[in-house]
Amino acid sequence: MIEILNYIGGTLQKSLSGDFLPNIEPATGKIFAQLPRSNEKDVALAIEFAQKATEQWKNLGADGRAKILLKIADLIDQNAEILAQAESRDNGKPLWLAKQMDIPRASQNMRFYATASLHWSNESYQQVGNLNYTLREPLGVVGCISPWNLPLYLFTWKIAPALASGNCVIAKPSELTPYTAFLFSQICIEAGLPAGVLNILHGYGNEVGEAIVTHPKIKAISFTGGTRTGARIASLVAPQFKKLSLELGGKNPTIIFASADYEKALQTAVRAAFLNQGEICLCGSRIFVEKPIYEQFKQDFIRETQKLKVGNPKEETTFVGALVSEAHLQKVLSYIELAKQEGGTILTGGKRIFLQGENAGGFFVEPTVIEGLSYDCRTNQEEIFGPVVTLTPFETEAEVLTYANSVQYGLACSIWTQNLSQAHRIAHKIESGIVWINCWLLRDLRTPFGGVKNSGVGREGGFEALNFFTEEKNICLKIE
Ligand SMILES: NC(=O)C1=CN([C@@H]2O[C@H](COP(=O)(O)OP(=O)(O)OC[C@H]3O[C@@H](n4cnc5c(N)ncnc54)[C@H](O)[C@@H]3O)[C@@H](O)[C@H]2O)C=CC1
Ligand SMILES: O=C(O)/C=C/C=C(\O)C(=O)O
Repeated sequence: MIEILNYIGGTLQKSLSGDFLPNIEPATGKIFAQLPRSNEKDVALAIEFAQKATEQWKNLGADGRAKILLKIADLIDQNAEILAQAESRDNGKPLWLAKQMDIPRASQNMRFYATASLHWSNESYQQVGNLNYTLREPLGVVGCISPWNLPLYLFTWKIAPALASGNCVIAKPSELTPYTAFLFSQICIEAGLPAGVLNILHGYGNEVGEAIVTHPKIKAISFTGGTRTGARIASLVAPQFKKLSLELGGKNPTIIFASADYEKALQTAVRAAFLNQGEICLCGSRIFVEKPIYEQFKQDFIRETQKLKVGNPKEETTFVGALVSEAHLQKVLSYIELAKQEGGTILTGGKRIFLQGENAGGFFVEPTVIEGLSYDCRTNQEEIFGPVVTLTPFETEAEVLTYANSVQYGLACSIWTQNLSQAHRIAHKIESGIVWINCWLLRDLRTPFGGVKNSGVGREGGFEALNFFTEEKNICLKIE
């Protein structure tokens, strides 16, 4: 049994209570590790260490911090194979995907923010007779709470800017996928990160998570996860006036016009629907296709979906691995049932898959394509966060905009057309923080990343995240 430990004050340790939680491997349904069930006492201890480390970390300056963060990035690369195996085992995602996407992005996040902080600068405003200039100070101790779908990828996406801008961090990965964050804490020790600068606490969201969020010494919270949890956190921190960044759910439209490069649109729409088992907040789960190509697209989309192998995450040929947990599997299956009750037709998929051998107890679901639903039914409005998509035909730009903008979410959108004016028209009118034209999940880490409506508050990425983790002071000087 693998024993996952907290990382507090530079050392690896059990929870102070000694309580632990089981960690289940989604592809087998079996317990393979245990993690600390931390609570407010562990948070208090971590904050004590973090506070002691703040001056040392701040005084290292951007250069000194960057050296250590770059060492961490190098160590992620050197341990990429072990980290990818751990990520795939913990989350259920295909091993090839963890190798190609999750782990390289984790080191890229660390490297990006280590170097971004060297290029980040203050502002000055000159007028006749006076000069204003700004200073940015780290907040002190901040909290970072990350989800289970892209565990190390999103964990590092938060902690990297927090650390690079000079803060000490109390971080909590999801209790469903704690393994790579634990391996990451070992990497931090090896890289020589000063004790207390980063503290990683494991356990339940409503226990250790809430203790982090509500602790008065924590000056900002950066959270990625479900919209309901985001609302709970917002309600807890508002009376304390903490800075808050929320990256929440999505119900993203993929909009395909008849003029699109058909083959590229088809292949990317399939990938956007089912990559990572559909467990990415950016996945395109509502696919709108212009009427003249709808029937052809539907047949081709079904054919391409049926080619996707659902199976053991260790196999190179697996495209869809296991869902993260039994509870999440049941949630996804319940939405497929709801879609049928709402009058939808299952074009392909729709069922749980029971594999043989070591994967007999795993949480596998067929990639599922549904049509015949109204745009405003629950299946088309609520986030499923699994390998389930709907197909809907449309006739006009106005109609597809009504469909696309009808949801409470507004995170990402993917538009497919060869008509440049049309692409821009739709991009400007869509209620979405991120718009991809003729592509999907093409990332430049310098760009603002986040959603509108119930998809979140604030932006990550680029200098936005460094700004979030600092407080700005304006200094006005009268020049005689
Ligand atoms: N990136 C995204 O957009 C994600 C969306 N989701 C959506 O949310 C649904 C629920 O998934 P969950 O596993 O429950 O995700 P969640 O949003 O509850 O969990 C995300 C993180 O928040 C922590 N957390 C939970 N409650 C908390 C609280 N009260 N205070 C502080 N931290 C807390 C969790 O321990 C975890 O580390 C999913 O079915 C999916 O629809 C889930 C994960 C990621
Ligand atoms: O930053 C990215 O490239 C992707 C981020 C994805 C999420 O925030 C998510 O799936 O929750």
